[in-house]
Order: sequence, then structure tokens, then C-alpha cells
Amino acid sequence: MDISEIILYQLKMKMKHPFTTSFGTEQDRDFLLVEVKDASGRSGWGEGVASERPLYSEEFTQQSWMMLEQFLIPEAMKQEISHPNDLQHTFKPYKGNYMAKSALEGAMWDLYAKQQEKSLSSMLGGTKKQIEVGISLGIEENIEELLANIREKVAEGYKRIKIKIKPGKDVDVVREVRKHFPDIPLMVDANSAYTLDDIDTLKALDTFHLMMIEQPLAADDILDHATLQKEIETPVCLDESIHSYEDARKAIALGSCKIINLKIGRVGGLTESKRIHDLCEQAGIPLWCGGMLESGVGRAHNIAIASLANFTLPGDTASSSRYWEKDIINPEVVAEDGVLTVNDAPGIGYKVLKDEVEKHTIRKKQFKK
Ligand SMILES: O=C(O)CCC(=O)C1=CC=C[C@@H](O)[C@@H]1C(=O)O
Ligand SMILES: [Mg+2]
Repeated sequence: MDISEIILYQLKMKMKHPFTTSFGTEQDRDFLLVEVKDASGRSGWGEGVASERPLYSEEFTQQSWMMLEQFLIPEAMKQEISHPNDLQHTFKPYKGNYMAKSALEGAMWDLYAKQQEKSLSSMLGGTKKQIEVGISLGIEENIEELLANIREKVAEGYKRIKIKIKPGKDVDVVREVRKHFPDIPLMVDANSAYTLDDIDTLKALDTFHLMMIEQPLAADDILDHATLQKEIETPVCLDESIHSYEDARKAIALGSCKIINLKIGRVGGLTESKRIHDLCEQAGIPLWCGGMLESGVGRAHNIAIASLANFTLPGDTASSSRYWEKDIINPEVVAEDGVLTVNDAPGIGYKVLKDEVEKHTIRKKQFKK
């Protein structure tokens, strides 16, 4: 691929609205960008989606930076990479750190697609030209606030509403939402806040015809989820528990879920995402593309993967304006009536605004061949 230089950026961007889940509140996104340049001056971009603190998973931004700086970028620089798939082999000796791996691999995929003058979507085997999107709404202090948020997002045309729940903010909240919105496509995400001791609460959620319950039990569990899935009608969707093709294979075999939320960063990149996609397609497990409150760079990658055929449920790739006053890409991502058009320009198909990137950059390091 003729790589000449890799640049690692750490950015801090203020989100328009704070986002609260069962594990905490985020207002500033502290994340990484990787820019991979080739000898002809083309750039590929990837996003490191870890959060500032290891609350969603064990990864966090500083750790991703160190992982990229000390191991992943030097390894990638040492080799002649002919295809982004090669990186799976390069990174294999290094355990975990999926989001760090994905950031660099994603930049390579974007560059590779640009070198081939093809869209990232088509390089991955994407067939859809349009994708439906939903929205993920954080926990609110009072129910009126949440109902107002839902009303607004339904009016904007989002195809599915996901609300976050936690113990004490679950059955009553969902009941109230259903009272006001009896028919909207609705789901809940618990971010692993429950155990099987809470089975009565989880069973009570079964009565609200939810599309799914996302990650009700521990982040590292697939066994108890299988027990739970047998007890409830509502499909269980796994998020935090799935880091790889192997995790997905085992969860499907055990009956731990009926749906998977695929996040590119959580599974180590696009190559693994495609493998999981193909596995789930064969197994009849529908997918949707999750979000990590990405900037436009990560969002563009999400759109590309969500164009594959088995992403049959609306994902969390909402419009740029949901998160940012001004995104770092041009054009911004705009869902119209809950539908995004998949870009067919080369690579991710969006121009990365260098000025905007620099404006939010708090740390930067260059690696030359
Ligand atoms: O809009 C998005 O990008 C999705 C937001 C969202 O639901 C999540 C973002 C980051 C970590 C988690 O809280 C989470 C999720 O669990 O899916
Ligand atoms: Mg989730």
C-alpha cells in the first residue's frame, strides 16, 4: 500500500447534549484519529472509539494511544501491507485492545479503497444504497424530558428509538413511554446493569413488545444471557459481550441472543466485522450497527459496514447534528426521515476537514517510514 507516514491525533470535542447510561455521563468526547498517508499523498482515516474512562469496556483513550504508539503503529510500519486484511495477522500477538486496532485498520481500509478508487462500502461487499437509522437516547432525570426527546426524534423520522435503562429506571419508564407511544419501534439498552437475580424485572419488560433488550447482563457473559433468553420472549441483543467472530459463534451456538449489535471498534475492525456479518447471515441472526458517539470519521465507517445485506435493523448512526455543533467531515451525515444514503465516492466518501481536526486536537504524533 506504499505507506509513507502515520499520524495519531487525540481530540476533545464537546457534545451538544450530555449522554447518560447505566454507567455514567459523557459530555466531552475524548477520542483518537489515525491518518495513514501513502507516497502519492492520499490519506486514509480511522477513529479510535474508546472513551476517556474504562466504563463501557476496559479500553480507554490513553490506553489506545499507548497501544498504537508503542506497538501497533511500529508493527504496521515494519511491514509491507498489501491489503488491510493483513493487519489481523500483524496484530494477532497483541491481546485485546480492539478499539486501538480498529482505529489503525480502519484508516488502512479507507486508504486502500481510495487507492482502488472505490467506495469503502463496495470494497466491503455492501449492497444497500440506503440504510435506515434509529437513535439512542440517554437516561433523563425526569420522564417528561425523555418523552419530549422521543417526541422530537419520532417527528424527525428516526426508524427506531432506543432508551437506556438501569435498575430503578426501567419498568416504570418503559410503561410510561408505551403509554404515550404505543406503537413506535422501541428497544432498551441496559449496558450490563442487571444479573439473573433481576429476572422478574427483565420478565416484566417482556410485556411491552420491545424490539429487543440490549446487553442486560454482565459485559463478559454469554452463559447467563442464554438462560435469560429462554425465559423471555423479547429478543436479547448482545453488545459488550461480543469482541470477535469466536464470541459471536459461541453466543449463537448457546442461544445467548437473537440479535447482535455490531460495533466495528469493539470487534477490532472492519475485517472482523465482515466475518461476523457473514457468520450471522448464515445463522439467521440479524445485525445492526451500534454507535460510540463517533465523530464523522467513525460515523462514515459505520455507514459503510451497515450497507452490508444482513444489517437488517436500524442502527445507531444518527445525523452528525445529533451530536455536534459542527462535525469534522464534509458533507455532514444527514438522515432524512430516518434514512441515510450510502456515499459512493472513494473510501469513506466524506472529506475530513483538517482545520476542524486541528481545532480539537490536544495531542498529535507523527510516525515516518
Ligand atoms: O448514538 C450512538 O453513537 C450510540 C450511543 C450508545 O448507545 C452508546 C455509546 C457509547 C457507549 C454505550 O453507552 C452505548 C451503547 O451501549 O450502545
Ligand atoms: Mg449498547
